[in-house]
Amino acid sequence: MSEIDFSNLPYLQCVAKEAMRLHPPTPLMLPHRANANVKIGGYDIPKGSNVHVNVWAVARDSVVWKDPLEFRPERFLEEDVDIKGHDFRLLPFGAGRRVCPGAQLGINLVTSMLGHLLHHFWWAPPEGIKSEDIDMGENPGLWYGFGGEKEKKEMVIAWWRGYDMVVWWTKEDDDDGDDVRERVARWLW
Ligand code: HEM
Repeated sequence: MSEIDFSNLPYLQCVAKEAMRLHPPTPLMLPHRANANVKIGGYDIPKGSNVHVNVWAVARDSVVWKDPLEFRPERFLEEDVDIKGHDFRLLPFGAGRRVCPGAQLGINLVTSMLGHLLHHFWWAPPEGIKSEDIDMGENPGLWYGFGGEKEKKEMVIAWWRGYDMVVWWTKEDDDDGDDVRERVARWLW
């Protein structure tokens, strides 16, 4: 299988998409710094704030996804949803000016690796273990490296509770990240 076969494997592409919807490698994206006072969704974001968008929570929001916690690749056969920053329901690669420039390569690599693994191996749980007993939960991803201990705690809470955005301030215009004053909260569920 090579890249030219992808167009004949629509379900495989949907599986890669669905995996990135439920398990985006950067669940809170990279931090973005507000360079002016702005208002987003009714919240005042002061200049200098660090903003993280919780794409993990947005992709599990039952307002915009039917049965959001179900792994159902078919949803992308029923509706063609852009994954490269144009549909704000699905943003594993971010959006806008700083969108991931390697998005297409990333998609191709995941699709290709998955296709080869499925094609060349027979997959089954270890003897005596049922597939539903395997813990498929994830640990915090790339964003976990940002900020101090306090931010990490705040962000873990925000991630799991489903805030759609995390905003934190630092005392000075630097990144030592010790002074969390507020986090923006909109409950998604
Ligand atoms: C499945 C694979 C990948 C995922 C999920 C991913 C995700 C992301 C995300 C979420 C961002 C931040 C976007 C934002 O801040 O709005 C980003 C940025 C970036 N990615 Fe990726 N990425 C992947 C693969 C790649 C690959 C293969 C490359 C290079 C070959 C790459 C290069 C970059 C670079 C250079 C940036 C920084 C862009 C900027 O700040 O202007 N990524 N990526």
